[in-house]
Amino acid sequence: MLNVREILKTFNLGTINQKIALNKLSLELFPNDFVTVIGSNGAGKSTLLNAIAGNFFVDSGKIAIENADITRLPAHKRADMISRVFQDPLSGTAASMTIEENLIMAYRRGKTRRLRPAIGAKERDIFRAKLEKLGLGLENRLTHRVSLLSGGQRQALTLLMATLQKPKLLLLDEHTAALDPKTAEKVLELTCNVTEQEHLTTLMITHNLDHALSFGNRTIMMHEGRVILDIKGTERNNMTISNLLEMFEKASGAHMNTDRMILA
Ligand SMILES: Nc1ncnc2c1ncn2[C@@H]1O[C@H](COP(=O)(O)OP(=O)(O)OP(=O)(O)O)[C@@H](O)[C@H]1O
Repeated sequence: MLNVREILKTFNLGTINQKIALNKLSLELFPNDFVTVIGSNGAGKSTLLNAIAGNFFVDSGKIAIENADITRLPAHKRADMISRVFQDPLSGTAASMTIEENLIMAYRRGKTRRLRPAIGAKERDIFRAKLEKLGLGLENRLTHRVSLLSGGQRQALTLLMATLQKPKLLLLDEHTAALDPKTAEKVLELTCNVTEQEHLTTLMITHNLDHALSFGNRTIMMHEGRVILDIKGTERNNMTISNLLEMFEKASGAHMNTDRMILA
């Protein structure tokens, strides 16, 4: 599905600040994979998602989705295939617009840019049905401005918008890290529901080791711009957080060093 082959990304090449952020990293995702991504500070997790989304071109290596080479495709041309949800609940929605105005933008994404008629009754029905599934009562607030919503409600709406036109790949960049624990759990539950219902292939960065093992079907660990562990199947099912930390230390020769890691 997603095939990342030996991608290299160096920032500030030839300067004192030169940094190899992705060091010939390879990763393959299969259809319906839900892969959690963990690693130390600066391991290259966000840079990997940026490279896949096309925020920059990699220096070398290859990225393909469903066998189509997207390595040199600009971000806006990857946007029909790849959806992304960021940490900041304010970043995925337009605050001054209503819930239905936000949804219609996502719904019509990638479709012709000709002047469009207003939102129709059929579209409203679709939005209401989708919002109802979130269980947050937003289906009765279609004409409310998004600025009135809480962080968790906004993040749930962002998730819905990101998956309204089924993407080939969903990238979640610590999308619950800015929420309080209870709301984070709710948004994670919604994430599981939507990825299962829509059969999405998903890559989720998290600093929560418990979430890294309990969500999805695979966990990859990154260190210094590479994937150093790929854990799945029975091995993953039986794994505890201390096993995970031990494996990391063995594979990397370093301690898992992150100020934001949540161990339980
Ligand atoms: N635009 C940039 N310019 C220069 N250096 C960058 C840039 N983006 C990332 N880096 C560097 O590349 C390395 C990888 O950064 P990245 O943000 O991908 O790490 P991360 O694993 O997501 O870390 P964290 O868990 O702390 O968010 C870091 O050393 C970072 O400082």
